[in-house]
Amino acid sequence: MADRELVIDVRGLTKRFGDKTVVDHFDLAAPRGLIYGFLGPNGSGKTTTIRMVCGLLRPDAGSGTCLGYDVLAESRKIKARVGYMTQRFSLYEDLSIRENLEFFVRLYGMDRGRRRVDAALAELGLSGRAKQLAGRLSGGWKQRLALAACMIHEPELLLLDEPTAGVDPKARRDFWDAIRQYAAQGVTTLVSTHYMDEAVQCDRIAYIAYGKKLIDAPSRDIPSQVGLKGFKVHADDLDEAERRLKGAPGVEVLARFGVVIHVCGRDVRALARAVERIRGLEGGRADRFEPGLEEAFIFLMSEVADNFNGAGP
Ligand SMILES: Nc1ncnc2c1ncn2[C@@H]1O[C@H](COP(=O)(O)OP(=O)(O)OP(=O)(O)O)[C@@H](O)[C@H]1O
Repeated sequence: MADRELVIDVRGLTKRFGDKTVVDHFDLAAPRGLIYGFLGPNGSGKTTTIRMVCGLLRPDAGSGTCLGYDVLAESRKIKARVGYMTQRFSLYEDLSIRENLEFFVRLYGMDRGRRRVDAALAELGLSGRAKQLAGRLSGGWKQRLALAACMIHEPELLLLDEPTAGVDPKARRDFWDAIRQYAAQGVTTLVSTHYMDEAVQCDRIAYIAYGKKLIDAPSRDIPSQVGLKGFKVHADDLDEAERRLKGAPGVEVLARFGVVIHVCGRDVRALARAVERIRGLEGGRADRFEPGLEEAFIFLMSEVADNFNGAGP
């Protein structure tokens, strides 16, 4: 991949707050149009990393470029060219849909603002409701409008920090359809998330704990990187099967998917011994299977407790 295709290309990004190193020599390379997911426990440094990449926070060490600009010397230029949506991002509820978009047009000092607002309204399918107060929109629509507002200046890079926290799954799907459309147009997206249904939307995933990247791979390779083995367990009394398997040595993931329990772990022998515990149960059966991204996600998100609130690594 030629360097000029990299929208983000940073090395060794480090940030300290007091005596805590919250981001520790972080490298990141993102080609155009990629959707890059950041997973990790609370406090692992995801937000701090995103803020350094987009020029909102100065790193203590490290170097590189974002959108072709130097992350240290040209942070203003970067800031003006990214869309940034945080969990706390909010619209003006007592302004209309149109007024909210106009506000962002002015914020970014854009020419041809009216045309951009009209285009955004048409894209959203909200042209007929432009005068409606933003506060009267449903949660999902508010989210879509907020995204359109972040994208009004047509940035090439979109940074999403837990963008759909507290939004229902249907609204999350609609939101992600929009992200996919932007990606198809060449917008690169960096997203930190705690949700499995968001993680599966990402092309590539970085798993971060204690400010360090522990895994960084295309989403399809994450399960093999984690190295989980799995059994699908069936039984007439699934509750009893779950009780027997829960906490058994070797069981690192236990998740019910409808009428089956997926039990996974990295030590296949220990796992096979654990699965023996369902022997004798009516309808009891255990079949080997290859765990996918969903099981890997559950494993990763349960592995480390909140960072920096507990004892540390
Ligand atoms: N301005 C600051 N001053 C001091 N400490 C900070 C500051 N910003 C972040 N931190 C600390 O740095 C650590 C990493 O925080 P960060 O918000 O980057 O993590 P995160 O992975 O995004 O967490 P979450 O998933 O909860 O959003 C935390 O311990 C946090 O308390």
